[in-house]
Amino acid sequence: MNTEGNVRHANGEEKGVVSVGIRHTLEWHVEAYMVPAGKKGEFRNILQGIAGKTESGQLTAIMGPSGCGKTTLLECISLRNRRFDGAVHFDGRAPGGDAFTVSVLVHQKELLFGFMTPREYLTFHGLARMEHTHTRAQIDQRIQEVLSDMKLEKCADTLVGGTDPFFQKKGLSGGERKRLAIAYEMLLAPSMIFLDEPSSGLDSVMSESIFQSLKDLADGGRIVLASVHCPSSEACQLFSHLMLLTYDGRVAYHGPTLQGIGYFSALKYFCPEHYNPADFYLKLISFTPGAEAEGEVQRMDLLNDAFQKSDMRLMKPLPTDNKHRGLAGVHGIKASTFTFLKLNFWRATLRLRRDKTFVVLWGIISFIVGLLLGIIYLQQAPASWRNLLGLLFSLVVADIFMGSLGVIMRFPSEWAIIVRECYSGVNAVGPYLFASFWGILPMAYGPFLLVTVMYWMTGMDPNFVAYLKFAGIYLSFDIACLELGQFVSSLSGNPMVGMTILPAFVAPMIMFSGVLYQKSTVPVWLSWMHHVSLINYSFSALMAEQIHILPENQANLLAAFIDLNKNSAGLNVLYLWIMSAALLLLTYFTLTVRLRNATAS
Ligand SMILES: Nc1ncnc2c1ncn2[C@@H]1O[C@H](COP(=O)(O)OP(=O)(O)OP(=O)(O)O)[C@@H](O)[C@H]1O
Repeated sequence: MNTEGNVRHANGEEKGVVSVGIRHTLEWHVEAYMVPAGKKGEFRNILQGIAGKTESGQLTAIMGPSGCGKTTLLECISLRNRRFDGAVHFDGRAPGGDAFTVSVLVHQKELLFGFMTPREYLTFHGLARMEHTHTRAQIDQRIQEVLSDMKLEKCADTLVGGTDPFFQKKGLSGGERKRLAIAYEMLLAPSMIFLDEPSSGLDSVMSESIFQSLKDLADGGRIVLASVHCPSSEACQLFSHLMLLTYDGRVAYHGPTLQGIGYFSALKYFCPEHYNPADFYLKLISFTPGAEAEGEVQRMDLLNDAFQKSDMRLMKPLPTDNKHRGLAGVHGIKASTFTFLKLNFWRATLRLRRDKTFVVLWGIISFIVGLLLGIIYLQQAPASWRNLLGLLFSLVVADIFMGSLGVIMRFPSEWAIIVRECYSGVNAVGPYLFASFWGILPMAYGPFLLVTVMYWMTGMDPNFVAYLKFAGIYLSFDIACLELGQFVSSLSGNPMVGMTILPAFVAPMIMFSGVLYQKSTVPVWLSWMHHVSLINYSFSALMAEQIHILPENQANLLAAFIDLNKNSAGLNVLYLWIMSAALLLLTYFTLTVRLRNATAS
């Protein structure tokens, strides 16, 4: 295991240097953690006076039945969750913001982009975390070391695949996915590693190999704490220390793994011979199904009392200082905006390149819609004002749904990953948003195809410059639709919510397009809606460009009917761009607020 000492953090301060060889200590006392208890205004305490200590070189397992509070405790100790009463001390003092640069938390559920390979993942994280302090050659070398340490070399160039809703190709195995989730957190060789159920969903052989990797990390001089459910007896022996939580969130044991069986024997709880100690512990600290509640609570009381009186207990738990509550955020190292932009753009391009099905399907759908319009209005656009009106209106209505829906399906599914990246300091909202917009821009080839097919089939102005202008207006509108999609999806992390609320934005834009009603009859307090309708601006601009293909009397009639200024194309396009910029800013604002309120779990 490589434990290089030259990995510096963003501030370049000495304390940010990974100090392998120096022994660190981590001590915690979670006195209380309150959660809503169901009834309004009522709370229950799920972690009761949990004090513990660990140091470099120790691999500690936090064990307990489901729902006892393992994840919450791990989040509190790692300070990713700071809503508890108590204290956490690193090397004998309350940590500052640098706590987040020397520690990592690997979540139970790994969230990964299926279209990337482990090497690409590590490159993204490596460049974001280290580019400002290391050369590319050093970063590549570190990536190679991590791939080797986490036994990912043989699948380094295999696509992750799996659970990405848009990229469900078979890829890495469950164990390899877990290893990857640990690997990219290891790039900076953190001194403290917290892992929430790193073996969940894996068979015993896979779990053991993950635990062996954790032991290697601890042997390399790190503090490693992992919540585990019930490891095999072989895996159990890999942990140097255990913390057992009873089902009601109290400590039943905290000490060396080897002394656990002897400790409980002294309390007259004997582990049968040839029995997995983890199973024995888990039965002892769990609520036995069907058993009398009173008896179970008494056992938990007894276990907790015995522990509090034992030599195992820290003689003096940390006094509750709640200093962690003053920590501003959990953001880690920050690269430059340019690095973030470059990386996000690279990743967006990778997605496009790998997601060929989506790219091709998008082109086919756009072609079919263009063809349908072409067939319905075959060389008929100049024939009557009704045709031109119907054609252009159908065109913009079709695109507002196509453009925004395409984004809504995709954007929210990425958000959970982006939140975690922002919390680890390897991404930022602005560059992500900007790059994801430019990354999706090549998809404008779809609308371009649509408008080209429809334009030449329906008999619009055959002048090539007129065609280019028309296509340009349409693409400006399409970009505004993408921005609308991004804004709507930024309101929720769930694509279904996005799709449900989209009509609340699109329907008024259609209603207030200025085409389907007499403007003077609209109540004054609603008349502003006209000015935020993308349909209004795009339809007016497209119509102003093409109305001259109608016979003059019909053109005048139509212009009067829809209240059109024939010279307003340029102004309407300008409004479209202003609307796009406003939507982009709103999206940025919404995502920033949501990031601030999110937790990284
Ligand atoms: N924000 C919350 N609101 C209400 N209850 C909560 C909240 N957070 C945690 N809990 C409750 O606290 C308890 C502990 O949750 P936690 O996820 O920490 O348990 P766990 O031991 O990690 O469970 P598992 O092993 O099943 O993952 C659970 O009963 C859970 O329902």
